[in-house]
Amino acid sequence: MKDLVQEQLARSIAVMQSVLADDTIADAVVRAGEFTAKAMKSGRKLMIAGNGGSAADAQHLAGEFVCRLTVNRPALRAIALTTDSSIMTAAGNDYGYVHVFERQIEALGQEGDVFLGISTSGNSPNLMKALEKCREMGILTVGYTGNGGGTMAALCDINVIIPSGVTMNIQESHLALEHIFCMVVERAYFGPEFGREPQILSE
Ligand SMILES: O=C(CO)[C@@H](O)[C@H](O)[C@H](O)[C@H](O)COP(=O)(O)O
Ligand SMILES: [Zn+2]
Repeated sequence: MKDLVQEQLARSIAVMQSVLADDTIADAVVRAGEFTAKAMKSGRKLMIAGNGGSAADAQHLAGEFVCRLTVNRPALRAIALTTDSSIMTAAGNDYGYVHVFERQIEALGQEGDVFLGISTSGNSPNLMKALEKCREMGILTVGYTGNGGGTMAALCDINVIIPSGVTMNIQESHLALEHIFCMVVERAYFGPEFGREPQILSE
């Protein structure tokens, strides 16, 4: 069993090493973060969605923005579209699961907002619908994907594509880059002293 643990950790690290070596990924995260900070400064917001583990990511990341990541600061406007079970079940039941995010974007989205779609395959149909709606409404689309970007890549203004086809490894790199995206937004929004060092719990 110990070999399983160490082998899987090594695989996760190898994917993260290839993320680190790819400058276009860091550039994409910076572009997404700077745009999001500007959007938030002008009263716009970040909406986030994904399925399964990526739904958990969407909620986790919205929590960082609304509460805090590393330092105390004013709340930042972000919402996960995965959390309202009445909306999710009504939209799923009445219109189909493919529409569960699209419907919420139609309801809550405003021109100039940012939508982050998180998908390891890049092929989830409800995210595709959401991205199409964003395009119609003038909402910037950011895709965190793997698997070469999947079908979502063509509908994303900014693509962060993890160079792997392994769902769990893609998710592990996504989480790191979600935290870093939040740090970029904080720094762009509040200035260079924000988001510099990770929080150390003993301090
Ligand atoms: O967390 C995991 C696997 O690690 C699963 O729950 C996974 O997120 C689900 O199968 C998703 O439905 C996959 O969707 P996607 O990443 O391809 O968009
Ligand atoms: Zn998982």
